[in-house]
Amino acid sequence: MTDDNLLDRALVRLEDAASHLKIDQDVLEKLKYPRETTKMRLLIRMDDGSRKSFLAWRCRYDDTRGPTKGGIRFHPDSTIEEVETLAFWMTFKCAVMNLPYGGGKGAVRVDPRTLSKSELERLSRAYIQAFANIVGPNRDIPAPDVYTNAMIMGWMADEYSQIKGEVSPAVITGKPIALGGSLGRNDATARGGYYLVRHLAGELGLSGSRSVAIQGFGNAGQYFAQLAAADGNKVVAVSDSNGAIFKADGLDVDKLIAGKTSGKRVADLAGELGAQVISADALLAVECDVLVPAALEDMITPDNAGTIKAKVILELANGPVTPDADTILAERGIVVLPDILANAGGVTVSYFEWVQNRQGYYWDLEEIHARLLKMMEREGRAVWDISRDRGVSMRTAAYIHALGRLSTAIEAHGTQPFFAS
Ligand SMILES: NC(=O)C1=CN([C@@H]2O[C@H](COP(=O)(O)OP(=O)(O)OC[C@H]3O[C@@H](n4cnc5c(N)ncnc54)[C@H](O)[C@@H]3O)[C@@H](O)[C@H]2O)C=CC1
Ligand SMILES: O=C(O)CCC(=O)C(=O)O
Repeated sequence: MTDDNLLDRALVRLEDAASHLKIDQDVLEKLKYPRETTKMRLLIRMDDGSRKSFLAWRCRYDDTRGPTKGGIRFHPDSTIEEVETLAFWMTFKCAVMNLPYGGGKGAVRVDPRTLSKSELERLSRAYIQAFANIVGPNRDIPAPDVYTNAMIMGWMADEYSQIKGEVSPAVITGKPIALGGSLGRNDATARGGYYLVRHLAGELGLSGSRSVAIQGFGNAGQYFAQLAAADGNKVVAVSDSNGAIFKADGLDVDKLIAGKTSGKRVADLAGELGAQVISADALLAVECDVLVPAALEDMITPDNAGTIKAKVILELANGPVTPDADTILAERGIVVLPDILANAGGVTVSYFEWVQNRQGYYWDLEEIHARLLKMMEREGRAVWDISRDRGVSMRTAAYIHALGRLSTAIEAHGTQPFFAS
């Protein structure tokens, strides 16, 4: 995930999509570079009285279609390249789903697992103090990502409201329900991906009950396991950053989640679940119908793409498959449901949260699920149709779909566009 060429490699997908459309060069020129990336140093007081500083960024990649939107990641390996690439993907993800947003992303280079709860709160509040003039309900709206969660979003929204002197819940999504969060945001990333696979199951050759392997067992991975198991599918393998386990006749997902919630690692649970500990590479190569990368970027590369046995890869993570690996998978007939569509359930329910915060009226869970289902099926079907009609991969089709919308919006702004300064 520290590869300096991550954004260059992401841009390969833009160029590929552009080659299928009549796109003005001005449009590509605008989308090739991030609009602004701000770097700050956050200095916080540690519990022992010392001070420690952490690098932090917020990138607003493109705001043509609306305020920039995207999560904040706390990770020890975060880099500016990663943040800008994630913000590029957000720009296309919001366009695929036709959300009225541009793309943004943020990060702090920190391992939050080494901080106490009060240190984590000070760091989260320091992030908003530093970026208070960058974020805003009509400007740039953060949300959770890797190693951040509703509690952190709650502290951040609270800090922003204190700075502005008014309650501003719409500045951040993925908040606790008590602070204006939306029902259904917790499992939205997984649920959106699940709705997509279920909707296209016939076309993907996935009939009846399916077997699933999941890389990464956090927000996206755990909820996906739960949804898949509840529908009668077998979760045969899962991993976290410390190891992987496998059980051919299916893992007990409830026990797995209870064990993880109690602080254990996936591999620690092998014994009580009757599972076998396997290597990270072996997880990718297990016999299954659907492989779900739900961890980090660049996990499926030319080194391991040839070993994958799944029929379908559902990218709940952002950027888990490199462009070279994509080529190998396509040659092997493995369909990749791309991140900018497959994991868009999270930002879609974030959009619902923002709408509810602004209207001051909150929907019930059935309403959230119905709206998410409709949008995943509508945009998933549109991408499928482009893929079939043009004979391109689902990834290229998703980029074509998004680029069409971005291009129309860029042109609609005219020659002297208003872009918030
Ligand atoms: N949380 C959200 O709403 C959304 C998340 N995503 C993406 O989904 C992915 C996962 O995010 P979350 O579930 O939110 O993060 P999380 O912090 O809740 O969980 C991350 C999981 O990945 C595991 N992990 C880290 N390195 C690993 C490795 N090398 N091998 C296997 N597992 C590893 C961690 O142990 C943890 O279980 C990221 O790519 C994120 O950008 C995408 C859309 C929305
Ligand atoms: O919920 C959001 O606004 C953004 C989630 C996110 O960071 C992502 O989709 O990668």
